[in-house]
Amino acid sequence: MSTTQQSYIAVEEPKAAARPISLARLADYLELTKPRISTMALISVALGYTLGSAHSWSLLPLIHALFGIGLVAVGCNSLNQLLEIKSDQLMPRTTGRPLPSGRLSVSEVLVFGILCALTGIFYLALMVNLLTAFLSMLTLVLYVVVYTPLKRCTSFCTTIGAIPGAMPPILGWTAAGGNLNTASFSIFAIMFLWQFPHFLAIAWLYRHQYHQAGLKMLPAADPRPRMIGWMCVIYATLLIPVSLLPQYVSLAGSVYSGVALVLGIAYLIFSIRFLGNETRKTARELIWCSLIYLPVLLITLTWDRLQLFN
Ligand code: HEM
Ligand SMILES: CC(C)=CCC/C(C)=C/CC/C(C)=C/COP(=O)(O)OP(=O)(O)O
Repeated sequence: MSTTQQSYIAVEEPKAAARPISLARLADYLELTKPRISTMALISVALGYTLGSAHSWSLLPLIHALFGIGLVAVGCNSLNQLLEIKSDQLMPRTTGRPLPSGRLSVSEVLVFGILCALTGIFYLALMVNLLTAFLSMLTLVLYVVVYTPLKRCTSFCTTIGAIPGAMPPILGWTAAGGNLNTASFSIFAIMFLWQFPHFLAIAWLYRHQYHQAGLKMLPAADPRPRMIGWMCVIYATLLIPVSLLPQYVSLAGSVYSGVALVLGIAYLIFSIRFLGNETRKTARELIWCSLIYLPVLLITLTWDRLQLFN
């Protein structure tokens, strides 16, 4: 029996429901939530909420929104990992996750994921508003039902994945009572475009693992030199004018635009460095730049928005 066959069987084996609750088990559930991406998503929700409410900001509705959206996000990540046990098992980056390593069973994650997602959607419908509940459900469907299976078929999956990825600040915005208008669209557009250099650099870094696992995150298994670099440069360039839209739609002022311009130029420089020399080092630096860009941009946008009301 091959190692791969043996490890597939390991997924079915544990009678996890019979295991006592322990710190290690709680840690497995925490890992299932993809805590770092989820934290960034919830920070984006909170900032989107503040942008959408401005002078009528209050804490309790924000806590309700974070709780409900957080549950849906946990449901998204659990069900995503449930659909990817086999490919996660084949990649060193993900093989240690609770499902492929057999620390959590399929049935318990299925129940946990569905329960979290449904509770989150109903909670949002009851305690926040119907629009936020509906958009959270749409985010779940796009991420779990469309993006996740599409990863095995076409690299276009990433463009689809960038739609749920751009939803967190919009969910915060609608939770605060904001309408889906040009202002909210400008935030969606920024977050949508930001993701391309972010995941392209990641997909390039792990291209051999993705290929081995049968996931088509890049247009080619072994992309032509500079192809991914050019894609990063094009998206980072497009992001610069789009990141200036918030001032154009009166969501923010010139301080925001100045910071957005500096961040955008930095993101472009890191993309150009990656294009000029496609190495693990330049890819990692571009990923780091993406992870600094987003929170700094959203925090500045929120701060500047609040200044307009003071
Ligand atoms: C199509 C969209 C996206 C894809 C394919 C993607 C993919 C990934 C992958 C595979 C990693 C792990 C990198 C590693 O193991 O070295 C990662 C890291 C990260 N991503 Fe994304 N991501 C996307 C969108 C987002 C969004 C929307 C957010 C925030 C709201 C985000 C936040 C993060 C953070 C904070 C990390 C670093 C922490 C970690 O490695 O877990 N990503 N991303
Ligand atoms: C309701 C709500 C706020 C939901 C969360 C939305 C969100 C932040 C989605 C992330 C987007 C995305 C495509 C991540 C990569 O997943 P992947 O499966 O490619 O990553 P992996 O390879 O690490 O599993």
